[in-house]
Amino acid sequence: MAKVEVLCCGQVPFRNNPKTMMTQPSKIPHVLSVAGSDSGAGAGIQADLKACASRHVYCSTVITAVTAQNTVGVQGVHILHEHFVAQQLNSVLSDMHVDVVKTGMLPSLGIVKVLCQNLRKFPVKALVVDPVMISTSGDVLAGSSVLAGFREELLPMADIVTPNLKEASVLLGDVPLKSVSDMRAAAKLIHDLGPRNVLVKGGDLPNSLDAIDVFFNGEEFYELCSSRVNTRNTHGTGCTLASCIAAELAKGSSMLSAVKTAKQFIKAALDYSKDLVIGNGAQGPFDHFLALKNVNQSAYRQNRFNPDTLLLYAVTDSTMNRKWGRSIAEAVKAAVEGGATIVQLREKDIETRDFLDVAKVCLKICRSHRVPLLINDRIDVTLACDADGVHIGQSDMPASLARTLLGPEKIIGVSCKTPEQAEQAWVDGADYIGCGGVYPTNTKANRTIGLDGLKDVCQVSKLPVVAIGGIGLSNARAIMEIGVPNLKGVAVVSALFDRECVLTETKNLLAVIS
Ligand SMILES: Cc1ncc(COP(=O)(O)OP(=O)(O)O)c(N)n1
Ligand SMILES: Cc1nc(C(=O)O)sc1CCOP(=O)(O)O
Ligand SMILES: [Mg+2]
Repeated sequence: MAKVEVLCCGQVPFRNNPKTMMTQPSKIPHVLSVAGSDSGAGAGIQADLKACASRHVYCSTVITAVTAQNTVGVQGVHILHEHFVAQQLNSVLSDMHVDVVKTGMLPSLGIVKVLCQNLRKFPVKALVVDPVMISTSGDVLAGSSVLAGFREELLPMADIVTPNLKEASVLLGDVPLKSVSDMRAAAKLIHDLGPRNVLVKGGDLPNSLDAIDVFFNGEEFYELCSSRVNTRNTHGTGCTLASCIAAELAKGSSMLSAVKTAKQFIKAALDYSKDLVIGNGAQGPFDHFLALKNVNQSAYRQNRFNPDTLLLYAVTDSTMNRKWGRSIAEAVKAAVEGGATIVQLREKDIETRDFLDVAKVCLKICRSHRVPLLINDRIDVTLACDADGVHIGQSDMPASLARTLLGPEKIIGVSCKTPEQAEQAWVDGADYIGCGGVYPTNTKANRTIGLDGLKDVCQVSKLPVVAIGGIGLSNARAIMEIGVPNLKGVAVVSALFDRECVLTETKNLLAVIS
């Protein structure tokens, strides 16, 4: 008899009756991986199990082949008979509630066919196809007959297919793919084969500092960039990425969101494992379980930036402060003492060295009030003084590049006037958007978008929004009440700094928006 040490909710379990000893039934998202076994456990079924476990998703497995492989290469492949693959599929799908099926190595046409039959018989929420054809060591894992099965049966059923450059080339009849524009063309042609979404992975693109993947959903292209991690431990990245996408879809994410999260997870895992030494070959495995080791990952960055800090966003202007006879540091001190919840140093006419000195002083003031300090436009100053982040506009450095340069920890804000710009800011890894100009202002020559433009952007933005432009005591409350939950605050320049007493103006403005 099982020993029960903790009783939940005061319930006394009935002895020897396992049903009454259970707590509330709970459901865990479930991915079924249909793939080959990798004895070295870097890729294949083993990588899929680790990726799903690391993303807190249950993973069942249907094994299509057993490979003898290690960090040197693939020494042997034993393909399972399609009838036995069908039996495994039936065992899992007829009994368990599977949310998402993810496929890896499908080494025979018969296996592709039984898989498609079972997917028709047991429909799932999504099908993620990683078209494994060539191993990272260059060994061929699926012959040309399988290709026909992919093209004719499997891809038309797929919600997403994730080829690398070699696989995309093979799927399209060996077309050469050498640039991001080739990848876009390939994504479109593969989309024509039937999958709802395509992710062409550019990790092997020559002469590229970044890992650029092209995502195409049939309407729009997205270039997803992350800085390349310098490591030998990349074996299994394709399997892990596809499993991670499947895991996020099983949890209920949208497709683009799942892809983005998966890419961040891979980057964090590669960074974390870059010096790991397993095996003597050219390509080692990486460690999926960074989450267990309390590692600060970009995929788990939610504690780093609190969107509520956008409530009263003070943006400095040296002309105004000079006019009223105060230094930038005095202005910032008054603003944070008055209740500003975040500060941006927007100093357009200052020498770099002076900017750096002022930023260091302001940083001390802001840190003592636990208020984040961002720098306008200047990534170099942000890094040099270790400010909390940067705010950039549409004509400044692209946000994806800013993220690469600043790393996962810094806050990045991007100015956006349109829903498309807001979507791109999110793809690029920004943390919030500044949306405006809402009303006309003398502070910056700018096109206004009005309250309706602000609402349009807020409604599509997946990032928190701060409104900017012509905002002050008379209209701030109305802006905060437009009724969109992701509008988190107002950013103001002249209403605080083109006034005699910054402290009083900040307190008054805070009172009307709180
Ligand atoms: C919070 C916030 N939103 C928008 C802007 C404007 O940034 P940008 O478009 O780069 O223009 P400049 O400020 O550089 O003139 C901002 N600074 N802050
Ligand atoms: C810096 C800035 N950016 C804007 C944008 O529309 O992106 S409007 C603006 C100036 C806002 O100043 P004030 O609060 O004095 O109107
Ligand atoms: Mg700018």
